[in-house]
Amino acid sequence: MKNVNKYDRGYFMPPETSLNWTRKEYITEAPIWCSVDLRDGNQALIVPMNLEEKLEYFKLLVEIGFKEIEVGFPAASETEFAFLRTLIEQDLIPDDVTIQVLTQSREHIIRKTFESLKGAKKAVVHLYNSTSVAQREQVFRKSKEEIIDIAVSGAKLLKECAQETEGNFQFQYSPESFTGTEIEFALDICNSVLDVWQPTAENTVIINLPATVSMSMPHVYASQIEYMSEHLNFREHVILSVHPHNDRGTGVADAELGMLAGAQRVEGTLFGNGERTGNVDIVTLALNMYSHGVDPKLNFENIPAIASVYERLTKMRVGERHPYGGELVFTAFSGSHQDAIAKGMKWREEKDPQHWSVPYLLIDPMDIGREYEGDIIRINSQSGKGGIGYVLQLKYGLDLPAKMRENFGYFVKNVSDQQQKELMPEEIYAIFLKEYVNIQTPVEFVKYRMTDNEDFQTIVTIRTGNEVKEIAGNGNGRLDAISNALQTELGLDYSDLVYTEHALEIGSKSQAVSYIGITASNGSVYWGCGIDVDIMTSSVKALFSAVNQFSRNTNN
Ligand SMILES: CC(=O)SCCNC(=O)CCNC(=O)[C@H](O)C(C)(C)COP(=O)(O)OP(=O)(O)OC[C@H]1O[C@@H](n2cnc3c(N)ncnc32)[C@H](O)[C@@H]1OP(=O)(O)O
Ligand SMILES: CC(C)C(=O)C(=O)O
Repeated sequence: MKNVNKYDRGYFMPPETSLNWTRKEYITEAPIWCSVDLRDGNQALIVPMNLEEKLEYFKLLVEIGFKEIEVGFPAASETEFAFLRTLIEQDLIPDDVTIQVLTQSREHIIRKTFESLKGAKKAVVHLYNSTSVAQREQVFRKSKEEIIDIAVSGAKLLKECAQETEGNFQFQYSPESFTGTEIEFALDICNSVLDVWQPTAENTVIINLPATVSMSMPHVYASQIEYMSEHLNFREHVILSVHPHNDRGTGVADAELGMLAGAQRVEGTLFGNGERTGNVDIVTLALNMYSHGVDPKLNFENIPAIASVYERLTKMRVGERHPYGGELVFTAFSGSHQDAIAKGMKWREEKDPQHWSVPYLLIDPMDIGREYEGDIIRINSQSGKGGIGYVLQLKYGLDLPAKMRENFGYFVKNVSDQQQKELMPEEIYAIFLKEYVNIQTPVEFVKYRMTDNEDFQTIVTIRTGNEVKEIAGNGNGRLDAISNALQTELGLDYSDLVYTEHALEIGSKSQAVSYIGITASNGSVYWGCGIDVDIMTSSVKALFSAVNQFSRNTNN
């Protein structure tokens, strides 16, 4: 990269902190979640949501369980203003939900914001101004003192407007572009605002420290949060909040380490929609917590339904690899992963159904509305016998013997490889039926009967082409006798009859399924499967299937 010298690290490491966060292992309780989908998310859409869409999205957020929702920037547009008015006038805000509105620190915008809040029982009014070196120098062209003035005058006006407006208002301040701000200056400006607002136990204030643009590695952000947490005035009456963006792809890590470092509140969006690379994804944060056995206090039990509403309203897509929500995030195509998952699922069912430790799957997909069938194991040319057998078992109830799975695995792999495509369960089943089940050529099984004759216990009726005839055999059991009759008739030589069977529930009818493997004198193994309502008939059909496979192979 020839232009590397263009870039400096534009963040500021705090002088010293306790680094207590480095000794914490995981987040032990859910933070206060604040959804900013309808503000930061909405302002980043190609076409921001209309009134009806915002109302539907708001309903979704309430259903998920958000108790704080930033509903917009009411001074920004008619739609934003009308949305807030609709929420208030139509009494659509549940009592346990607090709405939040954003305002710049400019008089006419603050006044318009309070106008939009008339009649609201309670709300968080969120004031911001930008504080970074770049913004001070390039955008505002103001000194540090002048930037503090902007914040303080806004803070005073908020206090004044709140006194003039009926309702219960909590204040929030964000030093926008915090991550590019000298940490002592960020502290200074936040403390100046706090001095105006004088938070108390009854009137707490939210200080929100945004990674407006994420500039550093997450441990630097965590140290900045810890520094602020340890030095802010009125700390016990301040709710410390983080608002990470995802420019470096570390939004989730920033939020998680930020929480370890003292943040009690997180602002973010569903699936990480938001400016540029997005805001931090609250779905991922919450379910990461869930994967550690901590209740995130948000209901993501039906992620597919949430994703579908999200995609329709925002016109954004949840990518296939998006944690938890993506179409492929619980899917294994590769053989060894599939094998481990299939074994892990079986182990869990038999040994520890209460807990989840299935290899390769961080959480149980069923917990968030995903399905085992079609979600966990999908088949292509990278797949193996374990996964292919799992699909047959899960979808069609067929529990193939291990060696037969292996044999079938090669068939399926080859089909997928040659056709260069994923195979759906019905296609896999069709291959299984074609290759193994009730194979009737060259020799068709018609019926059998047992006799009292000492020389042959069994007489089998077979059809070859148009010819129907009876053949007789003896053996140490019925199946063995039929097998011997067939060997003689067809001039085949095989040994090692491997046999298993199980019941098969298909629809309301219960059938028996049998699997038989025979080993030819050259070591080749041929497999057959028989399905019939009668268990003995199913095993005879399985035998005919295997023998026919052998016979076809010998004659080719
Ligand atoms: C990081 C974030 O996401 S912050 C939220 C950003 N979201 C949005 O901007 C979406 C909604 N915004 C809007 O609709 C418009 O920007 C409005 C209605 C708020 C304001 O519109 P306008 O006044 O026409 O334009 P604009 O936002 O460009 O104003 C820029 C002026 O505001 C000043 N300004 C910008 N932010 C702030 C702030 N937080 N506090 C005080 N002044 C500010 C700028 O310095 C500039 O001043 P200048 O006129 O002296 O040059
Ligand atoms: C207004 C602030 C919190 C913001 O959206 C940001 O800095 O990203």
